[in-house]
Amino acid sequence: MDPVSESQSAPDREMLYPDSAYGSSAMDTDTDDGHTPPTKAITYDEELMHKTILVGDSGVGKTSLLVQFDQGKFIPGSFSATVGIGFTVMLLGDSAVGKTCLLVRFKDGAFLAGSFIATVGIDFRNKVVAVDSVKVKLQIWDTAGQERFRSVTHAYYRDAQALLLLYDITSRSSFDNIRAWLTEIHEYAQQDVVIMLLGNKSDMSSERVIKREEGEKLAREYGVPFMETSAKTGVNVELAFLAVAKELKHRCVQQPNEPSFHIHDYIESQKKKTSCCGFM
Ligand SMILES: Nc1nc2c(ncn2[C@@H]2O[C@H](COP(=O)(O)OP(=O)(O)OP(=O)(O)O)[C@@H](O)[C@H]2O)c(=O)[nH]1
Repeated sequence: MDPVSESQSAPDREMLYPDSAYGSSAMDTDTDDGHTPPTKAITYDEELMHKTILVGDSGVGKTSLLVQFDQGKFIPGSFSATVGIGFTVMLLGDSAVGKTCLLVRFKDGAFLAGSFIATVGIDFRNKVVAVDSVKVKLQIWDTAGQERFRSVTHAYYRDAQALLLLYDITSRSSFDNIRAWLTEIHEYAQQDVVIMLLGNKSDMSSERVIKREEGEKLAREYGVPFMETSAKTGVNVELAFLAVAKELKHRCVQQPNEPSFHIHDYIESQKKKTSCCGFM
């Protein structure tokens, strides 16, 4: 896989500052960038969201404008045409199971150790991966696991083509809640959405309370692929995202004479490969 990374602004900024009609106003209020916070009281409107779409010919600077807005910098001489095939992948699961860490591991190859900062509402990042030499852009939505944000995240389910549903192998309650998450998914998501169950924090073997077999059994019951991951060590993180990207790409672009793709078989074959070679 040859990843080409991009990032985009976090829409939760707009949700936190509902009076901003456009993104620039939201940017001004972002204290991370050293700007002065708004003097008026911030009211949090869970229902409010908006999308801004940049349109224009290839090469006019849409991506650069977005990077400048999001990161406050300009990346000269780095033109790479935005790819035409893209999918939305959403991360779901209880608070603290490791959704943000999984995304950061996949996007930046790093682990967010230390103090835990719960996601507010929803955040998103883009990453382009090569699937069978086709560039596929994954827009990955990182949702807040906390109950109080549920009404915000429900609104996004229907736009997702794939869902990565996480539990923490050291937390019985996060595993027990998977059935409730699957009920919500069936209620709010598209019928043909790709779902994958992930048992995260597989590096924490001494604190494990959910056996791998329990995860496998639950996944079989719901007919979804399963693997254990670790955002800390990186085990199976790329495999999870790549398997989903491959499944979505094959559904969308099937070349003549190309063998059909089966996500379960692909995952099993890749797991065998990595275990026999001792990779990751
Ligand atoms: N050992 C270990 N710790 C992890 C792993 N993934 C996440 N963590 C830790 O678990 C805590 C929660 O991680 P987050 O990624 O913020 O959890 P989250 O699911 O995004 O939580 P919400 O934003 O509240 O929904 C953090 O302290 C992480 O450092 C992992 O694979 N291994």
